[in-house]
Amino acid sequence: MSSLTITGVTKSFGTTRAVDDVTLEVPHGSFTTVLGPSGCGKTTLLRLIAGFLVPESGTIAFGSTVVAGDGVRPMPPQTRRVGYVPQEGALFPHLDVAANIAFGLSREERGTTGGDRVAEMLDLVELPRDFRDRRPDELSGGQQQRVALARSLAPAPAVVLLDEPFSSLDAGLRGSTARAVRRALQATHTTALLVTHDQNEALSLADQVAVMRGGRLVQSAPPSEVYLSPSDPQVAEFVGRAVVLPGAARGTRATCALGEVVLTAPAEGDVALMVRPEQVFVDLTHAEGVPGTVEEVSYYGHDCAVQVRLDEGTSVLARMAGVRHPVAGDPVHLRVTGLVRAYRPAGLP
Ligand SMILES: Nc1ncnc2c1ncn2[C@@H]1O[C@H](COP(=O)(O)OP(=O)(O)OP(=O)(O)O)[C@@H](O)[C@H]1O
Repeated sequence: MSSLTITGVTKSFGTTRAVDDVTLEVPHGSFTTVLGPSGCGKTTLLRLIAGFLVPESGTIAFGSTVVAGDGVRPMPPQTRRVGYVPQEGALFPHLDVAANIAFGLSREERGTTGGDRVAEMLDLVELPRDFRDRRPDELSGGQQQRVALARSLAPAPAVVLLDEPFSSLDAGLRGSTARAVRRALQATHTTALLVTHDQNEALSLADQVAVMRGGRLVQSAPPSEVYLSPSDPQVAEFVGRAVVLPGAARGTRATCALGEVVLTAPAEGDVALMVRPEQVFVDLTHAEGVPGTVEEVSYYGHDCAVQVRLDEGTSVLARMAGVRHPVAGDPVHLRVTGLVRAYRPAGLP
């Protein structure tokens, strides 16, 4: 196992810069999710790390070993000690689970410790040991992905790369499979990078979230920082619902359609303010805050989304517990709780 260091890596296809000057550090034994919309370069980045593609500039290093770039001949994929878990269909359909898991082991390992290693890997991914004799088509989609992870971990790789490994699973299976995969990676202290365009998956699984847009890495930080202090309003809207309002800042306070708010950092003059919907407190009983009328309520059980038209005209989304909620037409008052991030508005220096 080792850390993964990507420095200034660029890769183009014709005139498309699929990966554009990306620098990212994945510490030893940690889990990073790469989040971004379709076509932003996530898979290309994984393929560069795996060695299926060669960067035109920049370097990729596993620990202190440079595997691509820096004028060195790129290390071929088979010698990089990378585990790769694709979306689906990774398993050999004609081999049983044991043979699939043992596939990456050397002949000696398979002969001596292969059986133990298969049992160990099944335990690790929380599958019963008697699954070893089953064929992939006798497993559910989630079980197949756990076997695919077991196979990638069996040879103790330096780095494991997962390319949208849960995207073919339904919502329930997706969460439980993802958590099992995270436990297995943590238990083995494996350095891992998982690509996804699912915000919840990216935030809930990782130690670090790397957000990509148009080939560039626009932010890499712990999940709470990416959510609460996104690097720009576009990232804010990509990693969750966001209310972005124009405001006027003076030091650590700013005024906007939601009244006076407290900022995460001092700012001056015109700003764009980013408020998360759960920071907007909907007061049903007291006339404290900014007045408005409920336009629409989407009820999700655990919580609900309340769209409010302020009397001054702005429409704002609030999120509140689903226990006692207003209905369309109700008068309410809104207040902002917690700190608010301010940005220079687009177009201003
Ligand atoms: N082999 C290729 N030849 C030409 N263009 C490519 C090739 N592979 C990727 N691209 C282009 O590079 C860009 C990034 O593609 P990539 O597959 O890395 O995006 P992605 O973020 O993984 O997308 P998705 O989430 O849809 O899988 C896209 O514009 C894509 O069309």
